[in-house]
This record gives sequence, C-alpha cells and structure tokens, in this order.
Amino acid sequence: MLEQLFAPFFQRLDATRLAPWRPWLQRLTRERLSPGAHGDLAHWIAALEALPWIAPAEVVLDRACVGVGICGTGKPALDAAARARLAQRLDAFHPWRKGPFCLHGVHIDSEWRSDWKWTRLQRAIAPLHGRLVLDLGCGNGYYAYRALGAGAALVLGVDPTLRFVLQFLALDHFIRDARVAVLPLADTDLFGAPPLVTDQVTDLVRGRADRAAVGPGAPIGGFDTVFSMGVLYHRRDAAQHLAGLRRLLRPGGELVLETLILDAPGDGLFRPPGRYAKMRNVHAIPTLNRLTGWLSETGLRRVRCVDVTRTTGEEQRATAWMRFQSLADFLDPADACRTVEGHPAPTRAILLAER
Ligand SMILES: Nc1ncnc2c1ncn2[C@@H]1O[C@H](C[S@+](CC[C@H]([NH3+])C(=O)[O-])CC(=O)[O-])[C@@H](O)[C@H]1O
Repeated sequence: MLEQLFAPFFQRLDATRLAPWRPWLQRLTRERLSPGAHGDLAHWIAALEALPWIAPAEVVLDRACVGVGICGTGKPALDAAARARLAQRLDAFHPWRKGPFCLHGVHIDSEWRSDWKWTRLQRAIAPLHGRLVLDLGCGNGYYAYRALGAGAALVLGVDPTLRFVLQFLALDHFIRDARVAVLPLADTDLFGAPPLVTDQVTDLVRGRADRAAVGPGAPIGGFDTVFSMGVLYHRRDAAQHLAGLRRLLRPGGELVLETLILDAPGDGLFRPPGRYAKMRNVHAIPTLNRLTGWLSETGLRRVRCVDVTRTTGEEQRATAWMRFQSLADFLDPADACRTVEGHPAPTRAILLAER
C-alpha cells in the first residue's frame, strides 16, 4: 500500500501544531493512490518496487544537485554497470521536469535547472530554520528538499500530478527523510471551507471524528511559509488561489509566490486567447503592478517583488531525462522574445508577502 510509505512523515506531522491536518491529508492520500486512480499507477509501483536497496550514503539537500551518494562526497557505492541499471529504472518515471538530483552517482539532469530559481529567492525569503513549510504544486519535491536543506523543521509538498508524487517516492527510497512528503493533492484540497472550531480540531487530533463528519474542506492553516510557484497562472480563479494561500499561513507567516508576469508597465492583464507557449491551461498573466495589487487586496502585507527573470533555454530545456519538447520549441524561432503564438515570451516574477 503506497500510502504506508508516508507513515513516518505523518508521525512527524503529529508532533507539530499541524497535527489537525493529518486525518484529512491521510484520507485524501489514500483515495488518490487507490488502485485504478491512474492508468500508469501499476507501472510506477512496479518501477518503485524494482529500485535496488543501496547502503546509506551522505545526503545532500543544501546544494544545487540534491540527493545521496553524490559524486565527490564519498566513495561511489555503485560501479558503472550498476549505475546504468539504476538510471534505466529511474527512467520509468520519465519525464523528470524538476531537479537536478543525483542518486548514488546517477545524475538526473532534469528539464528545469530548478536550482536557479532557488538561488534567486533563497536570500530574500525569511530564514526557513525551524519553520513548518508548505509547497503547493511542488512537482517532485525539489524545492521541498531545498527547504529542508535550508533548515525547515517539516515540509509538506502537494501536487495533483501522480507521476510527480511517484517521482518523489523514488527519490525518497534513497534519501529517506521523514521530515518531507509530497502528497497527491491540489490547492483546493487544502483551501477548504470555514476553519474548524477548536473542539472539532481537538476531536480530529484525538481521532474521534472523521473530516467527513465535520463538513467539507480541510482544517485551518498554520504554516510558517507557503510556496506557490508556477501554479497561479494555471488556476482559473486567481483570487481564490491567493485567498486560499493566505488562509494557509499563520499570522505573520510568509508567502513566496512565483508566477508568469506580463513584463510591461501599468495594470494590464493578458488572457491568452488560446494556447500560451503551447500550454493549454494558462488563464491569466498580470503585470507586476496588477499582481502586487491582487496580493494586497487579498489582505497580505509587505508585498514586494524580489526577482523578475525571463526564462531562457539554458534554464528550461530538453535533456536525456526529459525527451519531450521544451522552451526552445515554444518560442518563435525568429524572435526569442515571442512565443510561437506571437505572445510575449515567458517572464517570471517572485513576490513575497506576509499574512
Ligand atoms: N490545482 C493545482 N494545485 C496544485 N498544484 C497544481 C494544480 N494544478 C497543477 N498543479 C501542479 O503545479 C505544477 C506546476 S509546475 C511548477 C512546479 C514547481 N512549483 C516549480 O516551481 O518548479 C509549472 C512550472 O514548470 O513552473 C505542476 O507540478 C502541476 O502538477
């Protein structure tokens, strides 16, 4: 049973003020990972079970390349043939979009140089030491691991794409750190309805009540830092997403929001009429002004932008670990400032705000 793999994480969660979340998270995780939840699930489970046991080695979470048994950090546990076999088994989870990772000498050169974004934000955000962190839309958990590497006490990552959850489980097979999990949930699974009143929360903690018995939605927030990166433009209702993020924070907690922006002055909002950079589900791209306004209207304070970067073909590209199309195929070959549809090329901003 896949959800059993999260048991050590839930034990850790229970020892924090986030304990009221456990019944809800566990129930949804069980449902989403039930047999038949996805056509490829049985294939991924078989791939997970085929991963070899390898003697523990040094775990590295605070450098660009996250992983265990990284070249140069000790005697390699695997010879070239064993590394090739391991690489082949990890390829069952293709495409690897976020990374890079290294597992016992196998370098996973993902589509994105995710470490570049981390470098842009790490000095600007409130220090993560001892914090309870949520990463919404976390992919395979690359940033969740980096948050741990930066001293977070516990990191909950959620992503509705099962392939990425299974990628996390493959990483976890080798890294084995109970302070982090990627659960198969969407943003709205956490936004929920009105916060539970205190006695209902107490009942949930003591296991006397099931979430279903106390109404729809999820328990109250309580996170010190919430990351939402690369998710807002995929949401049809941006205001709902932002309001939900605010509710997930404890008072004084920090939101780290990264999203596509329209690199232009003023309050414009671009709604792609069809596809944007070949993506079907891009709903709205605001200017920085407009986005800042949205965050303030949500009731967040100290809203500020700490980075604006045009995405380049060095940061997002096809590799041996992601063999589909990538940024170069999404841009106008004659003008890299335009997408193939003729829209402004992807530019991303990182904003910080506090509840
Ligand atoms: N409703 C939803 N709720 C939560 N997640 C969702 C939802 N819909 C899609 N996703 C997930 O949001 C992620 C968007 S990628 C960002 C990854 C990482 N954060 C990054 O910053 O690299 C986009 C990018 O490449 O920037 C995917 O993993 C989806 O499965």
